[in-house]
Amino acid sequence: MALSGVRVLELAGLAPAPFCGMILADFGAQVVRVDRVKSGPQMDSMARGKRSLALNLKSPEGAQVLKKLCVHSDVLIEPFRQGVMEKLGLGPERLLQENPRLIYARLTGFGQSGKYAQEAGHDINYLALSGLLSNLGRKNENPYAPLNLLADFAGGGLICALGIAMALFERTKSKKGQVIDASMVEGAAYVGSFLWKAQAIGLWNRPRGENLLDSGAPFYDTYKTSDGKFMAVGALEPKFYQALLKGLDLDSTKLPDQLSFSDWPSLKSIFTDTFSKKTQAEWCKIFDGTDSCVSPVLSLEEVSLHPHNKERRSFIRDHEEKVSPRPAPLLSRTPATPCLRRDPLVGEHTHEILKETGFTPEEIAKLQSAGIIECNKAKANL
Ligand SMILES: C[C@H](CCC[C@H](C)C(=O)SCCNC(=O)CCNC(=O)[C@H](O)C(C)(C)COP(=O)(O)OP(=O)(O)OC[C@H]1O[C@@H](n2cnc3c(N)ncnc32)[C@H](O)[C@@H]1OP(=O)(O)O)[C@H]1CC[C@H]2[C@@H]3[C@H](O)C[C@@H]4C[C@H](O)CC[C@]4(C)[C@H]3C[C@H](O)[C@]12C
Repeated sequence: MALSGVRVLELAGLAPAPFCGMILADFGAQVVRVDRVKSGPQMDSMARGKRSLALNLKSPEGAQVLKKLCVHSDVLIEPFRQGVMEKLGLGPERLLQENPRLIYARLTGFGQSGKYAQEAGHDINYLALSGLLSNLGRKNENPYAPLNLLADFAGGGLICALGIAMALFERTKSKKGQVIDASMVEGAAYVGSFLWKAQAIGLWNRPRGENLLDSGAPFYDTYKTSDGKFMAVGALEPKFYQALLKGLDLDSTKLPDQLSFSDWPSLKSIFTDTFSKKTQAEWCKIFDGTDSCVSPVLSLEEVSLHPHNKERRSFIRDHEEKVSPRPAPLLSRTPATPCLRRDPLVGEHTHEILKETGFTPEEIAKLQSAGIIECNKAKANL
């Protein structure tokens, strides 16, 4: 796999860092999640392919253990508020001194500097500060965050993984590590570059929910079908728009012009009424195989059964029969091979990881009896 041989330490966090670690693990990196001791059941739902080591970083001995682990690692992902790692004596200066090849990835909401660097926050706060949130939502409604996908995952975990991949590539030439300051405000804004760059062509100059791609246009929206499901319409270009009208059995000569903004609300009513007359399956039959840019809005349960997704094996099923997306993108020679085994228990691999790092059995036993590490084993399924 593309990242095999890369050793990653991921300090357990909420959502963005686990996703970042999972991407790296999917593409072959050996990822160790460093959990807290006595933390109870782990809530990390993106632990695929990782091992877990439970370590108390607040004890000086625990911090020493992390330092040693970092000497044997290529990447450290830390998801804490700015200053937390420095307080533990584990700031980048210290760790890079001991391992100059270390890539120290700091994944935070507001970044390592600035007025808000030490403030708590979540996806919606970062999205608000990025400028993107003000553009998201329907006409006359409050701005609306699309789950926590944009800041936490796209602008956070994914951008951080990209930064790590770039730093790993650069390191092949310089032989040096570096510090990555991945702010989710900036990551989300960067993902949204199009909003800034496309302002000049007038894509966003109307109020929220009245533009081409923000549910303002009747030919770029979702419509309810007679069975309570939905169809997604993205018929932007005139030729695709004509195919849409054909599928809907609407006569274009009797309708206002596609780009007549003032007629969009009435055109939307016509489309709403038309879509409500057939079931989703009936509309699929009409639109499948056409260039109308109309698709069924599928539920998480339905996606893996859709013929297109099935054909491409876009979703995987793990050994516990749980379905999730196959890692993307697909690399032709070295594709990701996601782990299908169950997620690790907190501290399940503490012993083996410390052994690999050069700790003696006596040292491990001492750390364990002092409560600095925790070693948990899976109960046998008898
Ligand atoms: C699924 C939900 C998650 C949703 C994601 C949400 C929408 C997000 O946006 S995630 C993005 C959050 N932001 C960031 O990650 C940015 C960077 N980080 C931060 O800004 C902060 O970390 C913070 C604001 C996120 C949290 O601040 P906090 O004060 O808690 O922590 P820090 O200041 O960073 O300091 C960390 C301290 O911890 C110490 N530490 C760390 N590691 C160790 C270690 N190994 N050993 C010892 N000590 C360690 C470190 O030293 C620091 O100590 P100090 O403070 O003393 O310096 C889920 C969100 C909430 C969940 C629910 C909730 O938990 C209640 C239930 C619990 C139950 O078990 C399960 C059901 C729940 C309902 C649960 C369900 C879900 O999991 C959630 C809803």
